[in-house]
Amino acid sequence: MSQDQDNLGKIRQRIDALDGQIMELISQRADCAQEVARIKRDEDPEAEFYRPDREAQVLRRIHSENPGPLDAEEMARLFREIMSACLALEQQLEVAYLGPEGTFTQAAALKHFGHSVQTRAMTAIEEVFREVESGSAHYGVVPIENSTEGVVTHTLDRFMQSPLVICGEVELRIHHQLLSHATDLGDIQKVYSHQQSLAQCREWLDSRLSQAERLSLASNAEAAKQAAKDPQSAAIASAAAAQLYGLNILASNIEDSPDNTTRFLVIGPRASGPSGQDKTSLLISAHNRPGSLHGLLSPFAAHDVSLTRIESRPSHCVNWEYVFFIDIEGHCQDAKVAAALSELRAQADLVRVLGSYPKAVL
Ligand SMILES: O=C(O)C(=O)C[C@]1(C(=O)O)C=C[C@@H](O)C=C1
Repeated sequence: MSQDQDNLGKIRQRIDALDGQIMELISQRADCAQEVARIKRDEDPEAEFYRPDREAQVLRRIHSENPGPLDAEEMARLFREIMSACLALEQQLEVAYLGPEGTFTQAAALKHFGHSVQTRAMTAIEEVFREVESGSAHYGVVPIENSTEGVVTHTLDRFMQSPLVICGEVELRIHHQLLSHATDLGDIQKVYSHQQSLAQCREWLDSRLSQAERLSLASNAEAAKQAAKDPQSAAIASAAAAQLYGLNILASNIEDSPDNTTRFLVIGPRASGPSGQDKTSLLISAHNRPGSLHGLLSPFAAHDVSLTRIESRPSHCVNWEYVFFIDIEGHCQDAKVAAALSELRAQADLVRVLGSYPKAVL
């Protein structure tokens, strides 16, 4: 036996021993999670087992203390899965998402909760909200904005009527693939995708597939399903959808912007506690008076609260003329944020906290 062969055998023995220790430690961690569940249940029979604030703190600590050589993101992802499995011992979570299977929203749900939750595909954003409002699913995941195409107005509008709160956010780098049964771009007559994905690949389509008609469908996964039926068509969708619907990847990463990112929200019945690095989303309205927007924003400046986003939407209601969706830094229980909100309440016709939640970690 050569020296290298001998060393290989020894290293593998060490890996086996380490795997045994890791397994033992993960099992001890799972015992702790079961104990936590018992305490939560004793304190409150209706207790919420999923704690987004605590999960964010665990993942942030792993991320910052990672010694290498594994990448910190990679290490945090491993712990994401361990925690997901521990939570599944406490409670089997059902998470509704904007389907069908293979959408980026499903990928976002799994990125956020890990793979030990049960994900359930819904056909529309409206249905995701309804599923969680009725209690059929514990949580829901919906898209809210894309770095290239802007806000998903349907999701924003739905918050105006929903009692649900935002309890988390997920950011996902979006890579679009051109999927088809065809093997030559010249054979493609039609390209199906969600309207936002078509827009995110506009320049690529103009230069490489200018002959093809662009048809928008309800989701990218729906587009992949259509493309699977017609070899003269293609879909813009995820690599996961290629596998799911048995299509070839005819061209990879065709998005025009290399930083193409979509942000998703986790919606649920209960608010998250402060995690130390949080955001708060607000719905605010005021009558149409000169300076009213300035008045709405001044309490944030006065209390040194940063605004990260502001969107205005038609109110769909005769009483309100403006509705603003505003994201700020901090949790509504933080002193600065609480002071800004109480000042704001004195000026605005409506102030609703849509949720305070941990900033995305992964
Ligand atoms: O700390 C808790 O409350 C737990 O239930 C434990 C734990 C974990 O595995 O670390 C599991 C699920 C929660 O969402 C948060 C954390």
